[in-house]
Amino acid sequence: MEIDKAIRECDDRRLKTKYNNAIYVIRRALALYPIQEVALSFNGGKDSTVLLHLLRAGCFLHQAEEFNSGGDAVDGGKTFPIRTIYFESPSAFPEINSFTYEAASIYDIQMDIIRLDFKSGLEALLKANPIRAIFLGVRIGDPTAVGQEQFSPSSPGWPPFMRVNPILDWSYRDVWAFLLVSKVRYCSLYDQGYTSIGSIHDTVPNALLCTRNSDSSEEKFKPAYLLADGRLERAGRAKKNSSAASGKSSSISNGLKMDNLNSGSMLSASVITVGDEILFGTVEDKLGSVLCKKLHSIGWAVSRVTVTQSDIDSVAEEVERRKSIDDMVFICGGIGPLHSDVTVAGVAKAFGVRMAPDEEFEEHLRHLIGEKCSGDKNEMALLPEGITELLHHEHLPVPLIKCHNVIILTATNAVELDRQWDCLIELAKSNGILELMDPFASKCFATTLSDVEVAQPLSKLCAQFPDLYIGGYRESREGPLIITFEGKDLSRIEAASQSLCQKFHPGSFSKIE
Ligand SMILES: Cc1cc2nc3c(=O)[nH]c(=O)nc-3n(C[C@H](O)[C@H](O)[C@H](O)COP(=O)(O)O)c2cc1C
Ligand SMILES: Nc1ncnc2c1ncn2[C@@H]1O[C@H](COP(=O)(O)OP(=O)(O)OP(=O)(O)O)[C@@H](O)[C@H]1O
Ligand SMILES: [Mg+2]
Repeated sequence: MEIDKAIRECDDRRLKTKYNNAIYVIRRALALYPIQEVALSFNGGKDSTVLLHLLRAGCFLHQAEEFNSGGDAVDGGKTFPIRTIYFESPSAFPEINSFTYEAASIYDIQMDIIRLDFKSGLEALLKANPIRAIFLGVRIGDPTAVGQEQFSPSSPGWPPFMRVNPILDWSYRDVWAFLLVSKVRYCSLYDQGYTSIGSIHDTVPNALLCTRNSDSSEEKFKPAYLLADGRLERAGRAKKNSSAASGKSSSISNGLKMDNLNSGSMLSASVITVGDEILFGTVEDKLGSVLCKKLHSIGWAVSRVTVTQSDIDSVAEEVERRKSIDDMVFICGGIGPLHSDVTVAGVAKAFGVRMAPDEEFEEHLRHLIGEKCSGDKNEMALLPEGITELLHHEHLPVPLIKCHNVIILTATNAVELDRQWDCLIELAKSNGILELMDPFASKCFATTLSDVEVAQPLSKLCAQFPDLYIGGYRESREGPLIITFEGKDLSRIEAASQSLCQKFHPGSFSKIE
């Protein structure tokens, strides 16, 4: 088998180790799942090209072993025995498309072309075929690799299958060492300066490979394998939906009330707490309500408080949604070195960036925990790459973490939250990381009138005063009904409350101080 031979005969020890590990993962998968229950997800990119050839070698070795132990005959590795899927998209580069088809023809690959989005395509695939495991060319530096291992079940909300990532631990350099040593074909775009390929809308050649002749203004690009620092392989990728990545998108609003209030000087925040123990009912979430009170005290509107499960995808999904709706997102719980401490990784996934060691943060952790914390080993020193701002304050043993408009609070109880909040407010005053708004004014009334009597006049009042929050609640079915008015303009609150009182007999409402 030419791939296996080329790697074994080369003198790159690191590549041999990576190769052997990847082949081990592939052979484990082939031992766990019958060959008709696995698939390869192939898209003509460099990582999936590496994976294709590793699988060709892995299948050959697997089948040879089966043959030696009395199994079916080996066909010499000519036909590729694994069902292969390609999600073809109109926004793929033509070079990627033609290379994918060319590879299918050269290596005799039975390729299913899927023209649906990933989720629906996989649902249809799994319905029609007994697929239980899918090989992917995901590597640790990819944003989508956050939280994945060599064998990772698909995320909640995705059709159920095992994701098998044999080259998860391969670096950019390893990928190119493999492609060059094994002398296989790869997509021509990589010889034109493309180092990682997405769609035609978000990918350009990597500027770090640009060369310009002194006598001409023509731009030329060196081939991808000459990129010196593999960490910059995605430098040719545009930032994914940049408004969302950098904070709230301007067109999305959180319902009518928030729209009206936002037209004035209102900023909205959401609060996310992370913890299975809260969802089991074992522990009560106090931080969420304390944060609501604190945000209200600085004039912010809280649009949502959620509790999510302790898994990366649940956190990522919630953060991704809220960061583009609200001006600021506060997240607490799930921070530390335990397996359930997934908050920071979830934030990284929500922004589509990888986790990378942060030297400055590591230094703080070392002070706090001592030498037990080494940058290599301690996952706590990994932070979302390129988007993390550390918020320092003399009263904080470790800085708070801010990723664009998401602030990660490490408090585990109300007292700690008080301390962190006070530091945050001081920082807000000195460097404006958080805007301090005019506080809310409010008025509260109690009445013994029934809900039915009050309902209609109250909803008319809401229409008349769209700039106010007018609410009603009871503490018990028998007790009084409480009506609340909240807003930024006291005179409007006065006007609204007077208007309500005038609609009923005098004395129907008593003010609560
Ligand atoms: C076969 C396959 C399986 C996938 N499984 C998952 C999954 O379980 N969870 C998930 O969040 N994304 C899954 N994805 C989506 C990828 O994580 C990622 O969004 C996709 O490769 C597109 O990357 P891009 O947005 O950089 O183009 C899957 C994609 C493919 C092709
Ligand atoms: N359109 C697609 N069809 C099938 N599989 C895909 C598709 N897009 C991504 N994948 C799977 O996800 C993996 C990771 O994609 P990614 O874009 O990071 O790598 P790549 O395309 O192989 O290489 P590059 O980083 O150079 O673009 C691929 O190797 C492949 O297994
Ligand atoms: Mg790609």
